[in-house]
Amino acid sequence: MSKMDFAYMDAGRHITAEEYEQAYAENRKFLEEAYTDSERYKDSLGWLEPEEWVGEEALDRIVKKAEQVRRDADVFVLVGVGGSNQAARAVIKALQMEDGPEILYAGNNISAHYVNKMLSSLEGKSVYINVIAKNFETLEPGIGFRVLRSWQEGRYGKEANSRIAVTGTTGSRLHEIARENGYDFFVFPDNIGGRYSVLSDVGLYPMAVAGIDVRALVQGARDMKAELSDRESEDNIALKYATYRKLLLEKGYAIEMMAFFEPQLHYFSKWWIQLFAESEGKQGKGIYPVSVSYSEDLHSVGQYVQEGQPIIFETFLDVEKQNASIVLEADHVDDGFGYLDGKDFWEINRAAFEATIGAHSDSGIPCLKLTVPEISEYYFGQMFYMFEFACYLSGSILGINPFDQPGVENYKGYMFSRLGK
Ligand SMILES: O=P(O)(O)OC[C@H]1O[C@H](O)[C@H](O)[C@@H](O)[C@@H]1O
Repeated sequence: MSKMDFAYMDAGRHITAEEYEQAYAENRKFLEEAYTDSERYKDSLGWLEPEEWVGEEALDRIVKKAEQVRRDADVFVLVGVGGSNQAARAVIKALQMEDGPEILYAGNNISAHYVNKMLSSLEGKSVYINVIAKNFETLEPGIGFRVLRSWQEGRYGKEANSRIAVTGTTGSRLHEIARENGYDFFVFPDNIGGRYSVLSDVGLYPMAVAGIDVRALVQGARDMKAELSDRESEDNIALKYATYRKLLLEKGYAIEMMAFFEPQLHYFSKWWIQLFAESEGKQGKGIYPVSVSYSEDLHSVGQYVQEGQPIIFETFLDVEKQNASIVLEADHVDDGFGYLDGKDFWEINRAAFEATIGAHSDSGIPCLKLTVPEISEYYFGQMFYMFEFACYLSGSILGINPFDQPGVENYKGYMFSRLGK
């Protein structure tokens, strides 16, 4: 049984125990269906069994290639957008390894200013790149790759080829380009959409280059899968989360705010936002996901959360293990903060966490709390799998397909025609 759990914090104010139990019991059928109905979304369920794309052989290849790049690179540029870069960026930014190459991001915007700055920061450094794209029509990574490829060729000539790795679907144009030029090729699974792709070459290769322990991450996901697929369990954490969310939506809480007190979780929350927004936001349905970095945002949107329209519920990420320490020493200046002398920032941040969740639930905001033992590879693996599975269940509960994104395709059509495609 995982040490992660969701708790509902406001003692039946919005959802009574009976209501929850009844909804949970009704939703159990979706759990059954999720692991048995392999036909319904057969082109999108490649992530459901992590072993399909990250068995030992795939992991060995990832780690081996990454070690080679780590030995020689000063900078590694991850070129990709959306589901193709969010998960790797979430973990890399959160765990920030001291050694190894600096990781930069490209192909996730079309800003000339950003691209210029990024290119000039490469001067004089040993540079490797990894472009990741599923359909290779998305404009940002497409043109980002072209610019970086030509920068590499200008700088290294023929040797550039050994500094470029491509992650695309087998048989795609990107695959051909890799073959024609002798780039390393990693597989973007055909049966996994970007936002569900972390447990494949897509998420794991860049993480491994950054020095992340990808085996521990995959183990976390495997253990979470074993737990969630136990259909006898009375307390399935993904179904619990999906059930609370749906009940809150029915009561008018259409916005879910992921709240965290460790800024290192910022990019993880962005991954989570993409997962739920693209999966659920269709047919006029779904919860709108946003995130806040507390305590900073308590001084801005905190006001709205407390007293604005009652349409927001909060999902707090509670990290149990202390990951750093800095003690506030007593000072010769009487600055009015003497009541904090000798306290650790960690302890003060904990107090802020408890106080916020207390204040918010007392003033009637529905609060969920996800407790995570620590911020580590293993628990990122657990969270990735748990949220993906919960999102899949939520799709069934809402009656929408959680694996397509027709709205995004629609805007792309407008953009392509404006640009003369
Ligand atoms: O990997 P790509 O095909 O370039 O896709 C990158 C991203 O772009 C799209 O616009 C989709 O809405 C996302 O779901 C996807 O992750």
